Formats: sequence, structure tokens, C-alpha cells
Amino acid sequence: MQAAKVSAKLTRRGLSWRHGYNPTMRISSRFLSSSSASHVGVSSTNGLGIQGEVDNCCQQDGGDVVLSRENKRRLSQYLRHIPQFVKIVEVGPRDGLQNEKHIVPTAVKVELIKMLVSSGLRVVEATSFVSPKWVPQLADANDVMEGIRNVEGARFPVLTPNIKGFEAAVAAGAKEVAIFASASESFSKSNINCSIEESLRRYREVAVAARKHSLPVRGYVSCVVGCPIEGMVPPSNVAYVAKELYGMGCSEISLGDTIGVGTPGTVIPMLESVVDVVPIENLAVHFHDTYGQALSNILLSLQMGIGTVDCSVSGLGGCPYAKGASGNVATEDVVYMLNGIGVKTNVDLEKLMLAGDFISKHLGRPSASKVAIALQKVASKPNKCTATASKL
Ligand SMILES: CC(C)(COP(=O)([O-])OP(=O)([O-])OC[C@H]1O[C@@H](n2cnc3c(N)ncnc32)[C@H](O)[C@@H]1OP(=O)([O-])[O-])[C@@H](O)C(=O)NCCC(=O)NCCSC(=O)C[C@@](C)(O)CC(=O)[O-]
Repeated sequence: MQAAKVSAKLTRRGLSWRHGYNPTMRISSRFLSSSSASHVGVSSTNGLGIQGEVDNCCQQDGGDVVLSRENKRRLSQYLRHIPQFVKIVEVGPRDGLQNEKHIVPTAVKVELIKMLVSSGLRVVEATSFVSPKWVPQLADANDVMEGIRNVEGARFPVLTPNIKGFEAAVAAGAKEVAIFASASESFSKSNINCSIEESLRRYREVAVAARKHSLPVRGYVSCVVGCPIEGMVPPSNVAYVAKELYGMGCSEISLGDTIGVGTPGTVIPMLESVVDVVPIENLAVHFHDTYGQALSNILLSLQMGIGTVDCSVSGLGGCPYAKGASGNVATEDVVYMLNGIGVKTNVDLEKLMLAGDFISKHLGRPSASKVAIALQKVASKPNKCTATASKL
């Protein structure tokens, strides 16, 4: 069912996913402002079992339900390190569409980007200036940039693998670029056809040129947990590459679990290693969801103090040089989780789902976002939870 129709149905029932509809959790923004300057104060109840308790301890507050002081105290002990605001970097138009079997028309890409921006996303990675022989799906980078030239309200970083790509990106009007190195030697060779050291040399050249143009540079590290060729990647390798990228002037380092094998058990040691060499405020996380671990890895990254998360609408994507890896964690799922724990993103979930619906229809397959699928079902078939929620 089209997301707009779903939205209308939910609204008729007095429900909304705009704020991360969850029958047992309601958030008051008052809690956010009354907590410490940079972390969530309180956010949720503790699950399905305590609906009655929510009813008893909350009061209406302009649409929100205010949690009791006791609930606030209980919950803040689990959420106190999580930032109040998380910056979402939407990578669907680039990381998502670079892996599609059939080339997506430029006009569809441009429309998708516009819809993502209108959902409130402020950073949308638009395309790549890479070799069209290597990634034909993004060979229309110039045309995409032309199509979004007048779109305001968001930044549109683009991937550049070398100075040739950087110059092409600048000529096309890019105001921000991203470079992408790997923590695995074999992946570097298969992805960009050179060693890690050679890639760092190329990226230093890009970083110097970017500084001359006053353009911010984002740096990716791929294979931060595992490599499709080498297997597990030591955290020290990740820290080395992250430090080099930071040292050459990258304002943000995005740590990519390219094949989605990480669990909290492997992600924690990796992050600990990296935060020793790069300030945590300059880090982002980028989880593919191959093994369904992305949300748990994101939650723990936030608890460790990271405030920027990459994700892809409808869970689009994968890497052409990492066979079997599935898409990035779905933006809808991340926004829903963050809404549920009271973390602001400025993203309107309803409008985001329209963008997801648009691209899924174009690709002719269902969304990979569990939230999008579930909310569509909720709208078409009310269940016990929706009935309870509509009474609140
Ligand atoms: C790096 C290269 C270019 C080396 O490719 P190469 O073949 O070694 O390069 P070359 O310097 O020998 O040049 C070969 C041809 O490519 C051209 N060329 C050279 N550079 C460019 C350029 N920038 N734009 C357009 N054309 C270019 C160059 O002019 C030449 O053209 P020819 O003379 O044969 O006609 C190639 O391997 C490449 O483009 N790789 C990109 C691969 C890619 O995009 N992979 C997906 C990125 S996703 C990722 O890395 C992970 C990430 C970021 O998402 C995070 C995560 O999930 O973990």
C-alpha cells in the first residue's frame, strides 16, 4: 500500500508514525531539554508489559505523554550517554543505488534525493565520481548534480576515489566530497585497485586540493570489522587508517562495516581502538545489515558517544566489490528507533517512508525496512497494540 494511504489510515485512527509510533512509549520533549546538555534524559518505558503503568504515571502534555519522575530516573540510567540529537547521513542514492543490477534513470535518482531532503534529511550522499567502467550505475554523476543544483536545505557529499574524481566533482558543483579507504589490504585492491598506502597517498592529494577549495572532506574506512576476502580485520588496522584520514584533514570519519558481520562483541573493541586516535565527535558509523546486527551496533555506538549514523532509505544497497553483503541499515528503522528513545533527528518518518515507497516501487521489490513493512501492515490490519494505542 502506498505510504500516503497508510499515513491517512493511521491518522484516521488517531495514530501517527511521525514521531515513531509505539504503543508503549511516548516521549516528552521536556525531558530532553531538562536533561544534561548533550545527552538523553529519559525516553521510554520498558516494553510491552507495562502499558498499564504508562497509563497511570503519565499525563497529557500537548499530545505527548509525560513519563513519571520514577520512570525517568529508571530509564535514564540506560540511556544517559546517548546524544540528544543524531545526525543522519543518508547514503541511499549513492551506496544504495551503486549496487543495483539495472541502472536507475537519472530522473528517478533526482526525485529520490528531493524526497529525502523534504523528509528533513540534511546530508544526502548524492553520487560518486568514480570510474564508470567500475561502477556504471553512477556514470550519470554529472547529470544527478545538475538535477539537484537548485535543491536547498541539505548538503550533498559525493565520493571521489582520486584527484580526477575530485576535479570532476568540483566541476559538477560538489560542495563536499568523501574519500574511501579500506582497513583491509585485499578489499582496497578489489575496490579501488590499489594498496592501502597508495590509496592514502591519492587521498592526501585530494585533501590538499579540497583545502584549497575550502571543501569539507569526509573519510570512509571500509571493512572495519570483517573483509569479504581476508576475514576478521584487527581493530589496530582500522585505527591506523582512521588516524591517517583524520590527519590529512577529514572532518568526519565514517567507520563502515561493509559486509555487516559486526556484533557488539566486535564493534566495541574496534570503536575503542579508533577513539584513542580520532576524537569521538568526528566519528560516524556505517553499518550494513547483512546479519541483522545494525541497530544493536548503532545503539551501542551512540552509547559510546558517537552522534552521526549513516543509513540508506529502504535499506538499499551493498557494495559491488563485497559480494553477498546486503544494504545499509534502513533509515526508516533507525529513525523509528531514535524516535522511540527520544533522540531527535529532524526527520519526518512519514515523508521518509514516501521516499522509500517511491524507490521500492521503482525497483520493483518490497522495502527492506522492517518499520516500513510493519507500519503498512498496522495500517491495513489493526491489532491489539493499535487498539490499545488508539485509546491513549
Ligand atoms: C579508483 C579507480 C578509478 C581506479 O581504477 P583503475 O582502473 O585502477 O584506474 P586508472 O587510473 O588505471 O584509470 C583507468 C581508467 O579509469 C579512468 N578513471 C580513473 N579515475 C576516474 C574517476 N575518478 N572518474 C572517472 N574515470 C576515472 C581513467 O581515466 C582511465 O580511463 P581510460 O583511459 O581507460 O578511458 C576505480 O577502481 C574506481 O573507480 N573504483 C571505485 C569503486 C567504487 O566506487 N566502489 C564502491 C564504493 S563503496 C565503498 O568503498 C564502501 C563504502 C564507502 O560505502 C563504505 C562501506 O560500506 O564500508
